[in-house]
Amino acid sequence: MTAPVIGVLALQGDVREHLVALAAADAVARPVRRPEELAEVDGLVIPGGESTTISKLAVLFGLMEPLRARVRAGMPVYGTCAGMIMLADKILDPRSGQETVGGIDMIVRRNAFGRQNESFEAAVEVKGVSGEPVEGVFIRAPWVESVGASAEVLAEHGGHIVAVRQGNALATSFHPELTGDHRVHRLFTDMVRADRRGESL
Ligand SMILES: NC(=O)CC[C@H](N)C(=O)O
Repeated sequence: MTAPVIGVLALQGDVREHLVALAAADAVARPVRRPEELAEVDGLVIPGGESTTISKLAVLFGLMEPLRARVRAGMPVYGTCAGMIMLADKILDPRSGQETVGGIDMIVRRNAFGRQNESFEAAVEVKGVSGEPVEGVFIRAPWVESVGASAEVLAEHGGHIVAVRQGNALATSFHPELTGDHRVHRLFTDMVRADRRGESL
């Protein structure tokens, strides 16, 4: 089977790092800015950045509804940090007018681990990633306050949920694209490959 085509939502945030990590995990990676580009990918990464900005730009570029439709239809999707916030069904403390794509039955708290200068790295055990713990880079990261019954917790740090999966949707508070360790991207590209083969989850 040919390599899966995986888009990176390229409205704002660390797009290039995800393109590199996806290519290293044997996917064909391309930026997505328009609904026509979204229609052509097998899966999508929503990068870190600023969730309020990504939300506003998604509405402005006419991408919010197409994104919701594809996620609802089961397209594999992976959100890091601000991307995790975009995949949450509910934000505890949204900015006024801030919308999400949704897809994971969870409530997130923005900037939960503190401000920019309180960013940190920590070893995180992630279910589904074998070997050494992942080096988690947390940058003004959200945490997950609570998950619904259909969402599976994949990782915790300091007693807080930092990685979640629900069906074909994956989200992490931290940024694996910044570490050169591509195992979390491999987990996601494997989800996309399984989806293309029509395997049920
Ligand atoms: N590194 C990040 O993606 C930060 C997320 C940011 N605090 C937000 O609310 O969107």
